[in-house]
Amino acid sequence: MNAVALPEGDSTTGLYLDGVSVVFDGFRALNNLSLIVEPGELRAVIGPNGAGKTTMMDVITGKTRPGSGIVRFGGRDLTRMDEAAIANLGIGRKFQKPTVFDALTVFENLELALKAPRGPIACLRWVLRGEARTRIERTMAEIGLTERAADLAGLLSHGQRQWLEIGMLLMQDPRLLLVDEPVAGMTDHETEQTAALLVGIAGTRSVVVVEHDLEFVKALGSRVTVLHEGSVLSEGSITHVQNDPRVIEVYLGR
Ligand SMILES: Nc1ncnc2c1ncn2[C@@H]1O[C@H](COP(=O)(O)OP(=O)(O)OP(=O)(O)O)[C@@H](O)[C@H]1O
Repeated sequence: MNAVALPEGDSTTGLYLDGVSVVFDGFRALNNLSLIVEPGELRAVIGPNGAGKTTMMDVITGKTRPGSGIVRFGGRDLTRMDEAAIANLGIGRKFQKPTVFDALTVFENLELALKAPRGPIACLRWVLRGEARTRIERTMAEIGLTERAADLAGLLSHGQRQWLEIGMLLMQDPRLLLVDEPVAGMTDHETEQTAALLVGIAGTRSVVVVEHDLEFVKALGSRVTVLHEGSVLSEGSITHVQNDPRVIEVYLGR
């Protein structure tokens, strides 16, 4: 019955894309894209401008509907769900530009994220049981901002604001975190710390990071997927993809 050739892997766990295509006015932004990210896996996605990285994220979060193909998370068909339902499933996305509230403290930003949708009754229970504070404190430690708890977000460095936003997503207890160019504009030290943060976050959640900075991608030490013209050009360790002649030709050798 199913004519689509499935890649190796389990479509009932993790993130599962098979034969996904998106066409904008006759232009194929995604072209038969297949990708599997296991539960708890950290995956870096790289590729030249226009390769389809953002469109891939948009398809996963339900912002863009694919014209064809399978998109599943934990076995659920994401193409049948709207953006809110996909977010409720535990898929969080961090855009490049942080959207933290500058006039609130680090603690208050995290508290606000806890109260945001994702089951109001569940959130209320947290607060009533007094577990909210513990949860916020755990997240502040994870993102390295414990010392800044009472400081306004507006006083944080660019890198710290990015971590705070990641922390706000963690408050939602995501099962999959999509992170778009997290280290653009960061210092080298902040970049290293961000790699360590994302490595720490993965393990209990899947994390997909789109990034152009190859030093950062190396520091992640994860499997790397190279997109080109809307499909996977190469996949493997950073060493594998860096030595792939096709990757050198279309991306690295520019
Ligand atoms: N809404 C749209 N309408 C028409 N074309 C679009 C639309 N969104 C994306 N595209 C085109 O689809 C292609 C893929 O874009 P996409 O933003 O996914 O690439 P990308 O890999 O994220 O690139 P970058 O590294 O520059 O962010 C591009 O050529 C882009 O111009």
